[in-house]
Amino acid sequence: MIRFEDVTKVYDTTSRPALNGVTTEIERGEFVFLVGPSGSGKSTFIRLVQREEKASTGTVYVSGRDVARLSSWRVPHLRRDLGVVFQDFRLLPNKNVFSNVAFAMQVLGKRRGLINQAVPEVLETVGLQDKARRFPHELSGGEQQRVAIARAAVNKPAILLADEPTGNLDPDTSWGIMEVLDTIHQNGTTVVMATHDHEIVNTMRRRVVELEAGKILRDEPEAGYQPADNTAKLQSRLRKSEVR
Ligand SMILES: Nc1ncnc2c1ncn2[C@@H]1O[C@H](COP(=O)(O)OP(=O)(O)OP(=O)(O)O)[C@@H](O)[C@H]1O
Repeated sequence: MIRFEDVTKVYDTTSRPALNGVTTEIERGEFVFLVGPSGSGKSTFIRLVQREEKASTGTVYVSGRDVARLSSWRVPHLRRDLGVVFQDFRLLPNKNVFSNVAFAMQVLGKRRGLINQAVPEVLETVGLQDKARRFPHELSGGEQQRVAIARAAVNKPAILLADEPTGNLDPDTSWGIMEVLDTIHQNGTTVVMATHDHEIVNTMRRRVVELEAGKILRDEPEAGYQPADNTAKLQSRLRKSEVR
């Protein structure tokens, strides 16, 4: 479904590569957590799958196609296979919930009858069937993220990419979002989620691909994640400076 063959991405020749010789494969129907410290390359991985960016060297295949070799008129075809969710929701502020989701179908030229059927269905999947007429500013952060997931899922993409989808949400709300992603996964969508949230990773126990400085440090099935504890390091440093 997604294959990286010795992929390196250099944004800026004066700094180290964002991804450095990454080889991995994600099969249809998997749920994969992409973890690692800030700057380790998680968002870059996702951008390369979407062809938001191109690899500097190596090859990225999505649904069997080398994405770098797609002609520009074929990129929209690739993106139809992908739903994407971000940390900051990215909803259209002057459209209500229904219209935000419907918009994703309208841009693909879907018929109104189909839209009127599919949008309520997906809003039910994310638990927002009663809020179709609300505007984004009338929703909580968790509800806004549910709308963003509904929008990403309404065209039934083969792959859902989620870049820190719970990054702006409190723990309870985050669990609600994970339930929705889990349902979408169980309906057959391959899910790749970049996250810092070790509680979610440790509880869900899915495949974990851990990046560090652009390289794969670890790739394990049904795994957990123990990030380097920067809080503890910071506290210890502060205590030492108090003693002095
Ligand atoms: N558009 C860009 N131009 C230049 N450098 C970039 C760009 N995007 C990312 N980088 C650099 O590439 C490296 C990897 O960044 P990336 O955003 O992929 O990491 P990340 O793991 O997603 O981080 P975070 O968890 O903070 O979102 C970092 O050193 C970053 O500064």
